[in-house]
Amino acid sequence: MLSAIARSALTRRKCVRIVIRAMSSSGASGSPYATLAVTQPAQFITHVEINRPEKRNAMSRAFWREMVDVFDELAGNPDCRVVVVSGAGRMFTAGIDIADMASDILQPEGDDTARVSWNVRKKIAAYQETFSVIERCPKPVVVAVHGACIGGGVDLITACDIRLCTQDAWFQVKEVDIGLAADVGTLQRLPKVIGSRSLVNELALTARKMYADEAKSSGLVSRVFPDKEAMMAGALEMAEEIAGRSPVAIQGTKINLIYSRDHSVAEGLDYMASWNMSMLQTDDVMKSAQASMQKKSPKTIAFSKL
Ligand SMILES: CCC/C=C/C=C/C(=O)SCCNC(=O)CCNC(=O)[C@H](O)C(C)(C)COP(=O)(O)OP(=O)(O)OC[C@H]1O[C@@H](n2cnc3c(N)ncnc32)[C@H](O)[C@@H]1OP(=O)(O)O
Repeated sequence: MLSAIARSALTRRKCVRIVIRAMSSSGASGSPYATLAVTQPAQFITHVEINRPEKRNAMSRAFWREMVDVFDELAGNPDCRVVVVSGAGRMFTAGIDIADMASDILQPEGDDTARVSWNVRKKIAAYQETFSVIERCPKPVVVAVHGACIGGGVDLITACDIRLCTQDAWFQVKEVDIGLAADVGTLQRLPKVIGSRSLVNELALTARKMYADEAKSSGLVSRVFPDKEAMMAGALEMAEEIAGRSPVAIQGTKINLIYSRDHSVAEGLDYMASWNMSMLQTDDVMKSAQASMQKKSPKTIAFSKL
């Protein structure tokens, strides 16, 4: 029998799915979320736009919850094969909503130090979940950054699979400027993204801005576009390339890349063998190999939903 908690999580996920379907079929640009606009610009592609432009997409409490709802739903939604994340308005994001944070994490409840600490820990874990759901989502996530990407923005993008930016983009690990050590992913993921430990340390300890050219040369982003329009077109084109390939191959690739990032080569190979002992039995291999022999694009194949 399902517990009440499991039932309510299932109901929430169902509601999110209905909302995303309704928005996709109506082509509506409005969103039932307070902080996100979720649309389907093309088949199998979901666009999640951070949508609080008047507050420079600062991450309010609603944002931290809504991202979890949306990504939990997309993880299991067979009509989504790839996600594009971007920001509305003048910049990608100004990071955590400082006003909201003051009334949440800085006013912890509890009868004594142990209980206060326990509650703070739970809150931090919940904040961390907002970006860990992106990494756990088996669908690749392409993030497109324009203008500023500050604080929590860097935590967010390091949990994504492919990072693109505009020439005017800048990145700032700003947490030390507001008196805290970054605690929702940057310190854990950025060193795995950027090769130079020294550069990571410099960015995190000085909070200096890093501009697009350095972001490219350091490996934080893989492509720089002249402006937002060109970047969004590039992001969608890339998403179409991914969405057109076998979802078994694509999701297996993402999951195994992340697994091997966090394990030894031997452990990664072992995991891969166990993974593919079942996944190689997919019809997608035969269909894809045939198309390749006939010099056809995999995009011409109708893969079963996954
Ligand atoms: C457990 C916690 C885990 C998470 C930790 C995360 C930490 C972080 O994210 S640290 C970084 C925090 N962010 C900042 O310090 C950035 C502060 N904002 C700015 O420096 C500037 O606003 C910015 C350069 C982003 C944009 O400047 P611009 O001139 O374009 O706009 P403004 O006039 O300054 O702002 C427009 C309105 O947006 C509001 N706003 C901007 N940033 C935030 C923010 N981070 N939190 C809340 N509100 C923000 C700003 O107040 C303006 O609102 P209004 O006055 O109502 O028009």
